[in-house]
Amino acid sequence: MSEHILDELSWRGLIAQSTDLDALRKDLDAGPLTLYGGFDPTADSLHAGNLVLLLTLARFQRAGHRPVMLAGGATGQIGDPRDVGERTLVSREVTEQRLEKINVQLAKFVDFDDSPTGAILENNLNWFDEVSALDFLRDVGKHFSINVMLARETVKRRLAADGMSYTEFSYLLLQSYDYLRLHRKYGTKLQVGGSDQWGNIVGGVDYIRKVDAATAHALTTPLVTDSEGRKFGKSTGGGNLWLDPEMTSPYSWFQYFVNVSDDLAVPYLKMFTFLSREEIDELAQLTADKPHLRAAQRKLAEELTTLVHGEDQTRQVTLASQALFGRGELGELGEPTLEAVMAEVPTGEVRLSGEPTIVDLLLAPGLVDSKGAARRAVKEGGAYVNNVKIADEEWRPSAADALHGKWLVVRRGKRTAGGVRLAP
Ligand SMILES: N[C@@H](Cc1ccc(O)cc1)C(=O)O
Repeated sequence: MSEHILDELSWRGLIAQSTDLDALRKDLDAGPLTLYGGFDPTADSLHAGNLVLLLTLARFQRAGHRPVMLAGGATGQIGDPRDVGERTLVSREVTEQRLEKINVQLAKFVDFDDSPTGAILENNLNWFDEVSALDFLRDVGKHFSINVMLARETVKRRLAADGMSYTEFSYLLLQSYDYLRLHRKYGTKLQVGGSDQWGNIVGGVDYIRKVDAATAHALTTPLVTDSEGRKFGKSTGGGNLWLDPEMTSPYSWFQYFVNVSDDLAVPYLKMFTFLSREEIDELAQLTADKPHLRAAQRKLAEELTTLVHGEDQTRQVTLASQALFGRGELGELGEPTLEAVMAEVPTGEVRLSGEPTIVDLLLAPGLVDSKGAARRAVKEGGAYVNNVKIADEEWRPSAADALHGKWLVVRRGKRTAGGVRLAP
């Protein structure tokens, strides 16, 4: 028999807070249980930070339960309060446009079949468009205590800083009402979300108990951070890693995961892949014995790229990344792939007529910050052009070196690669 979903989530490090787990286990065992997770359209695309929830919902489905993917057509127009800063209101049209794109992404992670575990796509506009302000204040508002709401961390922080509008203050009620509506419509008994959602989720649990005298559960996943303690899934520049390939290229996506530190590779494999315990244990052992192989990182990057962008893209980006870092043939990269890769790494230009040397090539894309540093890199054996080590400071490229008549791939050390356009 396969492992219980709650035990699986626990060894994967995916449980932060919960209401009574034994009670939830009983309801799951009587399953299929309907659960939900909500996604607000705060941008044109979901991002890596949404992966934990997306995958957790998918894990429940694989374990024989029914996930409801709730798109926040209404809540997205209000905005879940952040720790700092009131959000700017977004028009209804923009929210709708965003939702169209996000719905497609949500649908990728779960199966929509007619079985009792087939996923459901919902939108909370379906009820918020109907309920009047008066009814809302009477039927929902009356069950929420301002005293309790004021004691919430985010609210306290905002009150101490820039304050908060009534609009954002009401968000808790909206999400709580969603849970009630989904409970009534589909018998939804569990809401999952990130640990920052705990208050919003138990708000719904309490509300359902008060008005329907029924038990519903709450489960949160931990906030995932990277090695610098930043929220997981932020690029080095601090921007989000988007699921949309037009916004974050599959190459950058892959590169982010292939570069995670050794101590995070295995925890990430547990949280972000469907690999079994045995497969992950094996990779953990390999990482402990031979960290330089970066086997865990590579598997992580491959799995996540395939999950989000498909196998074909994974093949292309692995090829490109291997070629760029000297473990494959650069000559085998087609022009489109090479161009796509060059769009993702630092690049610069040199003119052949200026008789550039390796020092200029390292400087042009900013792989070093000075001529001195460039010379040092050459001396230390850390300078490469098209994967060939260059040991002579006076080495000069020729037109024939340019890949597809245009690019030199320049690398400093093992990890820093860039491109130099060779102009006449
Ligand atoms: N508040 C959630 C999104 C959400 C919206 C509506 C819900 O009913 C549930 C969750 C977030 O900010 O991530």
